[in-house]
Amino acid sequence: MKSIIVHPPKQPIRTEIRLAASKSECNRALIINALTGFQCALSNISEARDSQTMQRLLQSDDYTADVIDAGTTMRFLTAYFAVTNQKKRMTGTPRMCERPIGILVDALRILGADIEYEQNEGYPPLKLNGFTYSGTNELVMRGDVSSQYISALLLIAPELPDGLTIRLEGEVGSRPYIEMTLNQMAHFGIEYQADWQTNTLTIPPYKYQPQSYSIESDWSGASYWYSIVALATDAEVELLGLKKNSLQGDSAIAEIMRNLGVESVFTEGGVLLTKIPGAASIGWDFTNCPDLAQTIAVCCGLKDIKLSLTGIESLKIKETDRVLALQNELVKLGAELKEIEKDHLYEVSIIKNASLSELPSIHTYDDHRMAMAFAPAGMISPVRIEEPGVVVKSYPGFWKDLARITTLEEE
Ligand SMILES: O=C(O)C1=C[C@@H](OP(=O)(O)O)[C@@H](O)[C@H](O)C1
Ligand SMILES: C=C(OP(=O)(O)O)C(=O)O
Repeated sequence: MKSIIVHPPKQPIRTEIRLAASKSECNRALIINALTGFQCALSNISEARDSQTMQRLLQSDDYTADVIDAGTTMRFLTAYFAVTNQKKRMTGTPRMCERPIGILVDALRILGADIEYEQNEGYPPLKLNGFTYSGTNELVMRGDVSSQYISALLLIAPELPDGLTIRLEGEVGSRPYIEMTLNQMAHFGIEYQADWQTNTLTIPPYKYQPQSYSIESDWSGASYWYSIVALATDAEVELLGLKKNSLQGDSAIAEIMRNLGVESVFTEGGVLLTKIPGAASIGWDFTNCPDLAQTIAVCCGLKDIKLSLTGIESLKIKETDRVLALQNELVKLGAELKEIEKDHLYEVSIIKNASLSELPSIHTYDDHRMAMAFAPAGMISPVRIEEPGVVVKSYPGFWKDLARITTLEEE
């Protein structure tokens, strides 16, 4: 399928959506399960391609592990294969080979991993040639590039003979993802220490205890439904499978969306979204929830809510340069994302007297979140989303779920 046109709904939206499981929680649980010798009973395993790829590669004896475009799969498996002394070649899509991994490789080398870069220093493809413990159990590393390097090391830390203490330098980004890692490790018996005053994390040597674990639905995926409710004229949606006390930092969507006109009420099965009046402008720091930035930028642009964004530097090294992608595509909807202070403060606002196409066509840059963040624009007027298949990375059932509330035209 080349593209999908999302048409505005003809009726008020009243629906229940059983959200897909979180790929982030799932990929952590899959690594821990592997470290117990596959003895845990995991339920609600994510259908996201990132998690399916993780599962397949953990079971495979092939030398080459191709993670496709899955960041966590690349980073977590690199640490897992290195420390469990498995000789592997790690690779992925051309974009994956442009996403930095040097900070993680440097840390693993200090611990005793023999790792070679096949092409460019600091980037996949990598060759993992084995592991001889160096005797070091303390690391100092940057915490301001990607939390995935830190989660990758934490997950394997109990396997090291002396455990591991990591001190993070710089402003720690995506901290809720690090806390998600630690919380999941605690579920399997690890008694960690996290001192967020000094950004020091300590993991004792320990054998993960096999346990059952049920993966929560995905709050990042929920954000697109919040945006749908914010933009539709009449909508009430219950999202099933979400918890109030979630491990996922993207549950911040409930708080952000109150400003954009969506109220969240927790129910027995999940959360009920209803419409309320929104604010005229908001400011948000996305350091802790970078994956929500695209959803909020598009929604504010369409609702004429002036948005100030900080903490979006890491968007440049994700599935695509998401800052650039947003800049290119928001103009098609009559809004713009401007850099106000270099690499720090950005603003989304509407372009006055913009001449718009009747059917804007949104390019998705091999990025699932570009497709899903722009699809809610169809609640107002038709929008074409190019390469809609990109959603498989995190939310394969997205279009099927969307078809329950409105007309989708495949091209
Ligand atoms: O650990 C995780 O599951 C993730 C961490 C975040 O990445 P960064 O730490 O690189 O921001 C997030 O953007 C990604 O989608 C998933
Ligand atoms: C950044 C993302 O994923 P990853 O880094 O795991 O590829 C994402 O899902 O938005």
